[in-house]
Amino acid sequence: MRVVAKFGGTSLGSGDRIERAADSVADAVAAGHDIAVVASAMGSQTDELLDEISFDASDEDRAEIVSMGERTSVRMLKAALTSRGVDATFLEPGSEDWPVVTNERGEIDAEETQRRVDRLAETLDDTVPVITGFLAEDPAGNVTTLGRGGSDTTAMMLGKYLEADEVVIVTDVEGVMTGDPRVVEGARNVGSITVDELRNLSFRGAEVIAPSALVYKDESLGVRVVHYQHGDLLSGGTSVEGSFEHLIDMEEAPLSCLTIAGRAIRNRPGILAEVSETLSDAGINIDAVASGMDSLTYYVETSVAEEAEATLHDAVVEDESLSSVTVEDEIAVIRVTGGELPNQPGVIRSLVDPLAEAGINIHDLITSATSVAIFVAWADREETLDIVHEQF
Ligand SMILES: Nc1ncnc2c1ncn2[C@@H]1O[C@H](COP(=O)(O)OP(=O)(O)O)[C@@H](O)[C@H]1O
Ligand SMILES: N[C@@H](CC(=O)OP(=O)(O)O)C(=O)O
Repeated sequence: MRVVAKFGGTSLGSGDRIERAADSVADAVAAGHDIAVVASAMGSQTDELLDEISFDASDEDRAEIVSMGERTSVRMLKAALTSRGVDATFLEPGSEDWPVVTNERGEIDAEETQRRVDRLAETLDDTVPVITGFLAEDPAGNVTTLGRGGSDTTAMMLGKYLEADEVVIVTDVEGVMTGDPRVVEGARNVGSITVDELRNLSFRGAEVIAPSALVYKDESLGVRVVHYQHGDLLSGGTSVEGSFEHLIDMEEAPLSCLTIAGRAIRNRPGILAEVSETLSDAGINIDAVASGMDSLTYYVETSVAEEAEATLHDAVVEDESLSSVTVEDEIAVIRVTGGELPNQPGVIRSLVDPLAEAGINIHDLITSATSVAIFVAWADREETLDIVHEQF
């Protein structure tokens, strides 16, 4: 197998842990696998270096300083591998065979990087390259960084460009867990998770794999997360399934919008559960839900709207805090799910400004960690779809 193994800061946090990392790589090499290693800075060295820059430093100087974390760890890991009789070499920006390059805009230069990675691929049979994560080289040869958590991006990108069988992310948790094991008790490994699910989690705190790295996940690239104490690179942990897709999706069927009003119901514990349960008891699927101080809004398929209205009316009659229910038909929803969508300040504006210019009224706009759902009148759906396509 061809494997990219990425060791996060926590998995390289001490000499002991570096020894463990080297053991696991040496075992995989001895079993006949081709391994490329991506290393982060040891422990929280990146934060420590950044904290010490108390002076006014240029971007170039900051990148040079912060790069010392990864530059140190590749030397440590390379030396630990050499001491185990493994033929290893370290690569950092400036090395002759350095693979990761950016263009003038600071984005990955996919073509040039692929060309260099192809050269790297030819050496994998004989040598284990230990590559600094997080760092890149710009066209002028300066060091640049790929943003915090950028080692995951380095690993996933190399995995894709090397056509690796698997990228293994070695970290301080057993894998993706049912909750943050540092916070909740009894968290257990989920075993497998889709890339879409993981993106929602990693944008909102569970940064087991940095969200921007997941854009490189395609169907043929295996991705697994393992604990650094696990020891075996080639088994266990959580596997990430499926492929990342940048989607603009319009629901085929028209939706109806049901609004329930009630005085200050947002302050009433349990109201959302109570009203939603009446719909679930009637077997009605909720497409989307939004809440305000005095209202709850449910979107359901128009084919079940009449039944939903009757159900919600029963709830209104039974509950004194609710005053009335009303329905609006002929609604369309267009959903945008994008790679870096949540990380782009102004992304909502880039969607709503052109819609306003076209005179399209937005009925509702509901965002999640990784997507934006735009609700408009059914008659406006084609024009909305065209405008959204123009933006992405
Ligand atoms: N649901 C979850 N499953 C696993 N880890 C989680 C979850 N939610 C939050 N985390 C946290 O994510 C952290 C892993 O990310 P990170 O500290 O960036 O690792 P590394 O330094 O190895 O890159 C874990 O230490 C854990 O506390
Ligand atoms: N060292 C860099 C890059 C990185 O990915 O680190 P880690 O894998 O430890 O999250 C950072 O702290 O941002």
